[in-house]
Amino acid sequence: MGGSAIKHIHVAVGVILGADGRILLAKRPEHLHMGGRWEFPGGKVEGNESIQVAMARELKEELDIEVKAMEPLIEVRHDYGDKQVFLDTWCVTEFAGKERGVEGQELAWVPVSELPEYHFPDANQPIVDAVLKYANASHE
Ligand SMILES: Nc1nc2c([nH]c(=O)n2[C@H]2C[C@H](O)[C@@H](COP(=O)(O)OP(=O)(O)OP(=O)(O)O)O2)c(=O)[nH]1
Ligand SMILES: [Mg+2]
Repeated sequence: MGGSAIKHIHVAVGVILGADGRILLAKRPEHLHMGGRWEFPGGKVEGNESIQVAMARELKEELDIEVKAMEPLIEVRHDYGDKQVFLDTWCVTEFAGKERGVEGQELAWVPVSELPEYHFPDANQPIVDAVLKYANASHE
């Protein structure tokens, strides 16, 4: 179990890259944990699902898109006090379908340079940093 005494909730987190280099964000419904904040779409890995299967399922459920290719970006463990999360974060580099907020959530395609202006859950700072670094690296 990774040597950790704490049981983290395993979450598939998708940094979805658009054709123009923008990133797809979704607003978390107010009544949920970290409600009202912007997030990278995704959700809890169920049972013994692989991360690939969980990501594909979550992005189909939340956005009605099909993941075609993804690559690992960063693993973030965060303790919210009442809940501990393991954000297993991947860049979704190819998908099919037209995204829509299936659960009524607001969506936004955001240029990477504007990500720091968005209010994310507390655990997300390392993800935002990694996306900035990833975007810079791929433009070299
Ligand atoms: N998807 C996502 N979850 C995040 C991010 N940052 C962050 O702290 N989280 C946390 C919030 C939640 O505690 C957890 C994800 O759970 P969730 O509520 O979205 O799970 P889910 O989509 O499977 O939904 P549910 O039906 O099980 O409630 O991870 C993020 O950027 N994206
Ligand atoms: Mg979710």
